[in-house]
Amino acid sequence: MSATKVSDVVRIRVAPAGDRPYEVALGEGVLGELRPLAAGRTRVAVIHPRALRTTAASVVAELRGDAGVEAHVIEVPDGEEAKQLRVAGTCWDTLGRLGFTRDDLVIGLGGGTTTDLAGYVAASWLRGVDVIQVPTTLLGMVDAAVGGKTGIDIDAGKNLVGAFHQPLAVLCDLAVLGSLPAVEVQAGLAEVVKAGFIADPRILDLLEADPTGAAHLPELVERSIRVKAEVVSGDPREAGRREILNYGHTLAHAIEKVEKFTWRHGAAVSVGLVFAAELSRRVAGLDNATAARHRDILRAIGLPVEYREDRWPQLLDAMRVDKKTRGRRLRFVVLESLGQTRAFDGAEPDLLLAVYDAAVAPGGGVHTAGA
Ligand SMILES: NC(=O)c1ccc[n+]([C@@H]2O[C@H](COP(=O)([O-])OP(=O)(O)OC[C@H]3O[C@@H](n4cnc5c(N)ncnc54)[C@H](O)[C@@H]3O)[C@@H](O)[C@H]2O)c1
Ligand SMILES: O=C(O)C(=O)C[C@@H](O)[C@H](O)[C@H](O)COP(=O)(O)O
Ligand SMILES: [Zn+2]
Repeated sequence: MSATKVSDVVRIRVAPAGDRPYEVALGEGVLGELRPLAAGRTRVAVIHPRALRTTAASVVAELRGDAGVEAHVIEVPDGEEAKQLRVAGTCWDTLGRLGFTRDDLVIGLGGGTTTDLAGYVAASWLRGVDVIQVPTTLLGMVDAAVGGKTGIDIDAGKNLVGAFHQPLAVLCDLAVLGSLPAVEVQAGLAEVVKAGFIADPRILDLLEADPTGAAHLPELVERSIRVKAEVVSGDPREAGRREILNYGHTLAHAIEKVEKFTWRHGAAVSVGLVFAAELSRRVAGLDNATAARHRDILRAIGLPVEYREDRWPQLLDAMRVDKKTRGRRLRFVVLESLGQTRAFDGAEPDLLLAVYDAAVAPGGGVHTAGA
């Protein structure tokens, strides 16, 4: 892991109020920074999915090079299957067997599902041990690994059990994206598009110029991380402004639940963004062109922009347990104009159905494959 040359590393500071600040390091070869960061720990556990088995083995070999560091791998399933209670349970059992103490270190090496799980395992083990996040998907780098939201899914819904637990550091090594399938890059771009609409419209120009993201990838990643770092620093526990990062997610999480977590998060967010744009047009004065721009960019990237009409009752039910809901009032993040968001409170089911029919199920029951 130290063989790759480290060059042009961008360092973005996250300073969550009331918590210790940390850095997100972004560049080719930053995985090599793991060893100095882990030096001095007695035990390190690298939680990783099967797809990262080889990388995890080389990380562990490198860490073992330091006298006194006991480094171990904990392999978890690929994809959303990792975010299950039984998988967290297996991780806790392993930490118990290893005799993990409060000054030992967890490393989350993988996509957003792995970093969400590893973060939650670290947050809950002995009521909190350090975690370093090493995202290996685009989505993990631009969103999931930054900001300290950790958690798992349960049958009742997405991310319903979890904790805020900020990492010690985040290492985004662009070299690892070389093995990422195109469909996973597309999924990550959904969160990049979200960051563009809520805070940094330059992102949208870059994606319109090249919807694959390839031509401007380092800039897109950096801009998205800067959006997240700024928001999380001001409101780490989602007391208010952090909710903007949930733009498009109320419907997205409902789709994920209805699909029994077989859809990619980014694919569901894409449909959710189209829904949120139409809701914004109707209740927040968003202009027609900006609303239509959501669908155009997401479609150009190759992401789904429609979902089946016949699932509306289940979707509405699922949205009721969204974390933004207060009492019986469904709440959404809406866009007034590019980069200008607000909360929309007390949405009536009739309005939501009209928005859904107009924006997301335009073909009248036509099912579009998306996951
Ligand atoms: N905590 C947060 O703030 C936050 C933000 C956004 C999303 N999320 C969560 O992130 C999850 C989605 O993350 P994701 O899109 O990264 O999915 P993922 O973690 O499932 O990764 C996608 C797939 O790519 C594989 N993979 C990972 N890195 C690879 C690499 N370098 N090369 C080849 N294959 C690789 C994984 O094993 C998996 O099969 C969702 O559970 C979502 O809820 C959390
Ligand atoms: O970091 C945040 O805050 C977000 O909302 C980012 C989202 O992209 C992410 O999917 C998050 O996990 C959603 O959180 P939840 O609180 O709605 O479960
Ligand atoms: Zn998300």
